[in-house]
Amino acid sequence: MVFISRGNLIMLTSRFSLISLLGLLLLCSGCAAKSDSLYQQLGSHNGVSQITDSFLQNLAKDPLIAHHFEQTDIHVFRQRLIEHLCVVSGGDCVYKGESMFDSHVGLHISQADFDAVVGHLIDALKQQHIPIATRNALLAKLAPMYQDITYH
Ligand code: HEM
Repeated sequence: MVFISRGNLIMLTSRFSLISLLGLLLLCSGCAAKSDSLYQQLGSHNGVSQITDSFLQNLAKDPLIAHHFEQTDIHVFRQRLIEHLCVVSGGDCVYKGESMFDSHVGLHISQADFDAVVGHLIDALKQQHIPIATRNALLAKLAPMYQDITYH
């Protein structure tokens, strides 16, 4: 038979609490790493909205690109872009637009167009003071969309 004195019981209980606390801390550090998503690094909703506005202003000033948007409802397009950037960067949003293939089919977008648009996005990210590592992380998510956007 094993007797546990009251003192030992308190020590055992507090040791158990300490282990639970450490477990919780480990779990929480996991939570913190997870919540520090690319979306948050971009400034969440306000940040992504400001990046989108800078991006749209940059597009409008570029004659190579602006004509593509002559028939576009810019208000709706802005909303779709914000949702799209949110989803791509891991934010908890719903993208209500079409796929990248469907929304660009028949627009005859060339590599030069694509590079120019990406250049305007990079400028917008710089204008909103997004650090280079975050800029590159976003561009790495967008780069594979090239196939769906160009030459069809
Ligand atoms: C990584 C690059 C790009 C991304 C992430 C992107 C994203 C988007 C998104 C989210 C939409 C909205 C789709 C919808 O409303 O269902 C869209 C539409 C459109 N995009 Fe892009 N796009 C990219 C490159 C380009 C390029 C290079 C051009 C041409 C210069 C272009 C021209 C357009 C046009 C004309 C529309 C249709 C707008 C309308 O509804 O009238 N996009 N794009």
